[in-house]
Amino acid sequence: MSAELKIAEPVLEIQNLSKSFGALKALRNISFSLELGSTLVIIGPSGSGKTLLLKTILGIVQPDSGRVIVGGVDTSDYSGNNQKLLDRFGMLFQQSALFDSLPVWQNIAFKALKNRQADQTNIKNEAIKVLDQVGLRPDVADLYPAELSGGMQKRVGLARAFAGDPEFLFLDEPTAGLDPIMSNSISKLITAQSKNDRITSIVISSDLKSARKISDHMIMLHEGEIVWSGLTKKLDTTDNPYVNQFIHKSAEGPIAVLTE
Ligand SMILES: Nc1ncnc2c1ncn2[C@@H]1O[C@H](COP(=O)(O)OP(=O)(O)OP(=O)(O)O)[C@@H](O)[C@H]1O
Repeated sequence: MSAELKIAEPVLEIQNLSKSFGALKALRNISFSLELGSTLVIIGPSGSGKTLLLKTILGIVQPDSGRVIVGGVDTSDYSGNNQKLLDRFGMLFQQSALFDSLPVWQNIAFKALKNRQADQTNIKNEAIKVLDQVGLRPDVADLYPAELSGGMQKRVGLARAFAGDPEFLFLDEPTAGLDPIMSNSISKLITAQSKNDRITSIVISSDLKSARKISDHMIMLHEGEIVWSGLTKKLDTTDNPYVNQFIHKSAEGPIAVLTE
């Protein structure tokens, strides 16, 4: 880990996280810390372990070794019940993963409904406010996911991640598969959210233009290992061969290019 990513009082600390599937060492000794309000972007080629890292931090996948410390508390102290932990995170995974049988507002307010945090009308009104944040009109609240375009589903997924004032926001390729206009508008939303100094975010992004705007620092994964970490502003001047190959989309370099 570079000295630049050492932080005095981190809100999230990842220590020596490793995970294998059979012979595949999918995560190797991953360590980093995040400061309150910071945004980290994870880059890396397909299959390098980016999504798995997020899932392991959340306890959706159990690591073989290593520790995840959230606000000074080791998450293994949750004794296998990570629901309390998950409620502090807003998440968007690649396939938006909306519940088809629930209208949009219930998808957004899922956590609040489950925890019976307020009465239904108030919860729905809150969901409509978050819909507005992602540029969707109130009448979308009563539609079902199947009635939405892919871009709208992504926005609803993002609204669900933003709902309920999460302390942490984990977004996995939030602009993947969107047309350039929609992608730009989602990037703007995430950029605005990333300026919120109470929310600490990790975003997986192959969209380097957007990644540069939203992140303070980045890590690059390759075959489950951090091969570079540093300040975003150093991305273009580092002589790290992995980063250089990745940002210049070159076939030459240490990252093997798969051919059919
Ligand atoms: N539950 C699992 N069982 C077996 N192998 C897994 C599992 N989850 C992830 N892997 C493997 O771990 C590696 C990392 O997967 P991961 O989904 O994190 O990649 P990624 O960097 O997010 O890729 P992409 O950019 O294509 O989404 C891959 O080789 C994947 O096949």
